[in-house]
Amino acid sequence: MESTLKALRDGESVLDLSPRSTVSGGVEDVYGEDHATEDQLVTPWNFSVASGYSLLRDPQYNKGLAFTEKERDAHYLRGLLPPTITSQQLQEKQLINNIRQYQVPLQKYQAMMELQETNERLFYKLLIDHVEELLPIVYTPVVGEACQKYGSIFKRPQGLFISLKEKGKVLEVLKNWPERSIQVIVVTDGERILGLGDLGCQGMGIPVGKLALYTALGGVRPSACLPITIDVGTNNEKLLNDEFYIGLRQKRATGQEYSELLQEFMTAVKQNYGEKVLIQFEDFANHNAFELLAKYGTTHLVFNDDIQGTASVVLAGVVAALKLIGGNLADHTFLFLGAGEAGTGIAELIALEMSKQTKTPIEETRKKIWLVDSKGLIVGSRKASLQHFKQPWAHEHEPVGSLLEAVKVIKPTVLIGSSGVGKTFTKEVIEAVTSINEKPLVLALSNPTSQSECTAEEAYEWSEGRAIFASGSPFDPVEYKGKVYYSGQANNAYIFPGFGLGLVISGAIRVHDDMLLAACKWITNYYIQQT
Ligand SMILES: O=C([O-])CC(=O)C(=O)O
Ligand SMILES: [Mg+2]
Repeated sequence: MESTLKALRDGESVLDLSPRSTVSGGVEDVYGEDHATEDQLVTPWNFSVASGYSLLRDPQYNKGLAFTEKERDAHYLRGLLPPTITSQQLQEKQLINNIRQYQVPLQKYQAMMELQETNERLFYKLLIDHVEELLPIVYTPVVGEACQKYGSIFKRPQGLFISLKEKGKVLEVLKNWPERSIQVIVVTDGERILGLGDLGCQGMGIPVGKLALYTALGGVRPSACLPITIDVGTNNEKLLNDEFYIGLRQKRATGQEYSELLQEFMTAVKQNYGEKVLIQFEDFANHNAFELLAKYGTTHLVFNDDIQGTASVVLAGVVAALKLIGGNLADHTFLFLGAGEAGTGIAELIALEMSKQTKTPIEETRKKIWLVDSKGLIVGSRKASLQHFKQPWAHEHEPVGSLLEAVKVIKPTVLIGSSGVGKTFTKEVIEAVTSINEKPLVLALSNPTSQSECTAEEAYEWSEGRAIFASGSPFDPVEYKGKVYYSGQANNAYIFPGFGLGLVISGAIRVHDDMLLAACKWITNYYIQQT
């Protein structure tokens, strides 16, 4: 490694990082890891090894005060660092102390992002070692607030921005990214960021946060992960009028203009990275999410986290909860508030699993599942006016206008919130579902915390401690009448890093429902062990 570095330094002026210099042959970096060989290097943005001052500013290789004496000599760092040599452990201790001193969650987020951009290894070490404490910071719920304020806190780009301006040049844009061996892309168009709505280009925080989990929880190399935001405008007036907004200042492109950009993107990704690159669609609005998944599911390795990831996690949670509430899956009646990606995705996977378990056609098992949208219960008489993804759920029933009424007439044993709208599981709703069940299963899945259908505290109080409760965003334990209740978290974070890793290392080129069900079984076991 030493000699490779020296050769590079002597022969290639590797200090020049802008653009990164070309090297010939497969090379090791300062940590002895292999990098792309020349035939993989087709852009001017090739791999290089930084040394000296540039090394300290390269997040991928920087170790700060942890560089050893030998490394300081070998990499021209003498004098660029104070004399002390600290261990990574001590660096970690210093950082977590600093982060704990911030009272405002967004400041913690910013401190973590700054660390990711200065010392990537330390960032991941910290995240892995303090996962319960830091996940809610780099991921849901704080990442939601970060997206809302992304323009104001923006310092450096953390992923690729592909806007309508880049139409016709998407392949070139991909080649501008310095890494070539990409295994996972998380892409959003920012139209439905968590339950916060259209955040346009500022949705970038989501792919960045999701991919941080791919590394911290899934073990995928950071350099193999690529966050992408597709910017086709935003319909968020507040952002359009915000002087710090970082995206295109125009209303969202739709129809042909939208699909052409997406088509160009999907083609360019396959051309540039091959067919084994995983593309995770994230936080697209319903009307595009289903179409994109159906369209590209047969030609690309794609996975929609909001439809498929959430579905696997929730099915796993429901199956695990059967240990507490009793019965088989098919013995239960499900009522959803919210009939979008998450709601219909979960409903379909539950119906599929029920159908496999009972050897009954899925058309029959779907009848155990009811959905309420903004217009009330989805019933047969509404079928003609329903979007296609809601149609399988239009069962024969009298029209029902509200969730509360629906609880009373459908009498669900499981109540699931996936509407993106907070505070919709009111006291009356929780009391109604509790009056029907000894132990109602209540899942408030919408994110972030502000959009949760109810809090853990509300669920336990209003059900007098009888609800089995889990939520998309984390809640602290709740004390009710002298007993402490620990709620579960039903968030797709429990699946996508491992599921994605599985797809990538197995060399899969398509995602199938059976894979989701298999992943689901593992999470079920995990949940059961936790209870
Ligand atoms: O990001 C999360 O926490 C879960 C998710 O996919 C969403 O709410 O859209
Ligand atoms: Mg999502």
